[in-house]
Amino acid sequence: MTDIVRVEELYKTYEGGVTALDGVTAGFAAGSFTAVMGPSGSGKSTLLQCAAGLDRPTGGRVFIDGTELTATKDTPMTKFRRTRVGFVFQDYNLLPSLTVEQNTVLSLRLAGRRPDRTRVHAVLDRLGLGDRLHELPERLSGGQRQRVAVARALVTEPAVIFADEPTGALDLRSAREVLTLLRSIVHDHGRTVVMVTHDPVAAAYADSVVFLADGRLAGSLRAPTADAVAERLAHLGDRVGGVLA
Ligand SMILES: Nc1ncnc2c1ncn2[C@@H]1O[C@H](COP(=O)(O)OP(=O)(O)OP(=O)(O)O)[C@@H](O)[C@H]1O
Repeated sequence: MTDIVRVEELYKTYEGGVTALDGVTAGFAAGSFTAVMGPSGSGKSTLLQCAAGLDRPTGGRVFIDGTELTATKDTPMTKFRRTRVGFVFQDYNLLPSLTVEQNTVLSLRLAGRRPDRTRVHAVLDRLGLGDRLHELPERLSGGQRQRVAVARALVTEPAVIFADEPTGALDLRSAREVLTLLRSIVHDHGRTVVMVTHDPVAAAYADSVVFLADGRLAGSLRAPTADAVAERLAHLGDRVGGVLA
């Protein structure tokens, strides 16, 4: 399998001198679901932000689907991101004044593309939101809001979807629904998902886990179980816990 996302020798030092990434090289295969785990402060969010082109690394290279983001200027990078990269955040990032349907097509509109309404409705139907098209986010549950965020990430048909703690604000049942959904968009629809999580049970939904510690790669685990992930984390010095654990 080819890597749809590749980071090479990635370094990130923030103002003030904190080194968040200290030479990370990793590849994420097309059609795979990978969890990124590690102790608090180990650089997980920084890795995601740099890999997604939301932030610039201090050194190293980032490739998405053959395009080197680190060699791309800000404006074309923003354009690339809007169509080729999907995002799902812990706090959903929906615009409160826009309906479910309007939120879903926002990235397409920002990219200057006309949404194909039949397709958009099909995606929302598949995510169980077909009867909520004209609802505002405030009328939806957390799980439903996160499903809108997943729909919004899917409709541009991105090369990769990055998810940062997508279940962090959800109750157990909604968290399971969202994780099952992410797994299904990878296994049934061939998408690629990279997800940061603190939760070993959430990580067990992925095909593999990569571990970070002190801004460096600290191993990986294929076909992870929650117990195996928790044990690895314990060795990395994390407090194991989370909504599903
Ligand atoms: N904007 C910033 N400015 C300065 N330092 C930062 C900034 N963002 C992150 N850091 C520091 O970089 C290091 C890595 O942070 P990062 O958020 O990537 O870790 P993380 O593994 O995602 O942590 P957590 O699990 O707590 O969310 C930490 O020491 C953090 O304090």
